[in-house]
Amino acid sequence: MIFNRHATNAVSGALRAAATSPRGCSFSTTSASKAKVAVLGAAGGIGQPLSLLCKLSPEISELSLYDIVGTPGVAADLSHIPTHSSVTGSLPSPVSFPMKGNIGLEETLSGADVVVIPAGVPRKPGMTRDDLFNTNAGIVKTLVEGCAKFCPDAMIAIISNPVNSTVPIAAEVLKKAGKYDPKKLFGVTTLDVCRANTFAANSLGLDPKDIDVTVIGGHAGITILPLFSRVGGAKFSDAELEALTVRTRDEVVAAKAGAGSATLSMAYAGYVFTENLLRAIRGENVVQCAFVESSLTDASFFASPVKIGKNGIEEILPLGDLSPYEKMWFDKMMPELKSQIQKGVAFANA
Ligand SMILES: NC(=O)C1=CN([C@@H]2O[C@H](COP(=O)(O)OP(=O)(O)OC[C@H]3O[C@@H](n4cnc5c(N)ncnc54)[C@H](O)[C@@H]3O)[C@@H](O)[C@H]2O)C=CC1
Ligand SMILES: O=C([O-])CC(=O)C(=O)O
Repeated sequence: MIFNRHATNAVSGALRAAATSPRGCSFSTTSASKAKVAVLGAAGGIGQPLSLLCKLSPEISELSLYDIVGTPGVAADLSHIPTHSSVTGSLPSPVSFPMKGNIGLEETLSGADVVVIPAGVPRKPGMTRDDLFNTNAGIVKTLVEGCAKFCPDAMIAIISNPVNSTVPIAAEVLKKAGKYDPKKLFGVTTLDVCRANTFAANSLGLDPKDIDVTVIGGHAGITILPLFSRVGGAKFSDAELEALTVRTRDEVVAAKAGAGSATLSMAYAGYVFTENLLRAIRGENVVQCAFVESSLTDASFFASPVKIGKNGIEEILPLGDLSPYEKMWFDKMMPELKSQIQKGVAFANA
């Protein structure tokens, strides 16, 4: 069974749990699963709300938070929420929550089923995602070295930008350590799908849950290519199509005017992605878009719908036909995407 295609429309477990909360302050834990999720960069703008959603999730029994600042406090705070999962917060220095000596990156990662990485700096207006490379490349490299050492079998979901380069960096780091499994490494592009669904639904006067837009390519500027031509029954004018496509690529950084980039919607998208990975690990077949090693095009990594099972990616689904408008953007995007991938590979091997 194909579960939950692209899967951003479904009410996720955490939100379902909240919606079905009994009176008082406890969420229902009847369907509680046993899984450990580690969030690296957990004290940040994305990390905190993402960790909150994870704490609410019936899919997660152990939540381990890591950052260079703040995680003992974030973990203490979350630990007061009466759901079934335990929470730990760790720093590189010897302070942690619970206060019994720093558990460090090793214990944060040991036994993790899924590692989600939103560590790194966000954009300010006028910057491209690629402008974050110099700072974030090294952060992702170090954290993925930790994954290779302490949780080589975990699924790794990378949020840190520029995703088009940080995912190839992660792949090279894992290869060097002899731990690379391309089926288990993902760049998170779910926010692009969330946006495309929301904007298309608004434009058509529909409920976003009834829309399911495939977004392909990568996660930066013109490499983000939503396939609005596949929205059943929709006839967008050329101007509408252009406006929807451009809006899906970039809006929040300018609106936040220097205070960072998307955090709350990204936490939602990151949580949906994580929950789908956990469902896949539990044995459900999940299809969702992700930026993964791929042979669909001549770029070595590409975002497209992938079918995920217990052991990671089972199938990268065929792209199908593109409309002339989409083909135009596809051709424009490919050199940029390939060069951003190559930049990541070169960095990791320098
Ligand atoms: N893939 C996507 O769709 C999206 C990606 N992003 C990216 O996510 C990243 C994080 O964004 P925000 O949470 O807004 O930034 P933020 O600055 O609020 O939080 C980042 C966190 O990472 C931590 N950090 C830095 N170095 C670290 C290290 N070596 N180990 C562990 N933690 C470390 C910081 O202390 C901070 O708490 C940015 O690169 C941003 O561009 C943002 C939105 C969407
Ligand atoms: O725009 C940014 O820099 C953050 C991001 O990747 C997004 O919101 O899609």
